[in-house]
Amino acid sequence: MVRFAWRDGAKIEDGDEAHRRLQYWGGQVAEKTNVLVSEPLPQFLVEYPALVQRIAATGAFANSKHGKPNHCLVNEYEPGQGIMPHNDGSAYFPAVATLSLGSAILLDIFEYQDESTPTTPAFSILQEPRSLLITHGSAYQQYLHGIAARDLDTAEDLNKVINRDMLTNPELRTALHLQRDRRLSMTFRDVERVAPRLF
Ligand SMILES: O=C(O)CCC(=O)C(=O)O
Ligand SMILES: [Fe+2]
Repeated sequence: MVRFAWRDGAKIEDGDEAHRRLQYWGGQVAEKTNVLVSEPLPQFLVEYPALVQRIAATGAFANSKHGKPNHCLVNEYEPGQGIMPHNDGSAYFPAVATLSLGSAILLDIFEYQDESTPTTPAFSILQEPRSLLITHGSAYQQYLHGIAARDLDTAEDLNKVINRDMLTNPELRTALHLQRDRRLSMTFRDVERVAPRLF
């Protein structure tokens, strides 16, 4: 059995005090050069249940350099933890496939503002457990995304959800509030520039 160490969540920006824990598989993206110092993906991502191939089969990465994700970042959110509004930067092909596990959570989508970090989402996506969210094209490039650092989403927060009709859990479809629990997200991306690990 292979064990993976949790790492402290990197700050996306000053003020992002979330201290999420994270793991990454497939290697580490060098901060300055955006090059992936690659490591083989673990078996369970490529053999069974072969998440990488199944995500590739959606077509989301058909035009990316490798035609499929070569990197997976896992974020852990305890109730009260979130991630500041951000974009995912230029290291990646502009598509991300996010598998949600554990608690349901709201991904808030923001329009860009000059300078300041936006606080009011344009809309939100309710990510239910075991769902796959694919963000690409203009949704990836022209908006910021974030998760509010709170342990309860109110009716007002839920009013901004645009995908209630798509949810499979009827309770979530009609929920008036959302009490958060621990959540894990697995975010799959294709890092276009790759260097093999030398040692
Ligand atoms: O946990 C999520 O759904 C979002 C994670 C995210 O935005 C990121 O890792 O860049
Ligand atoms: Fe992100």
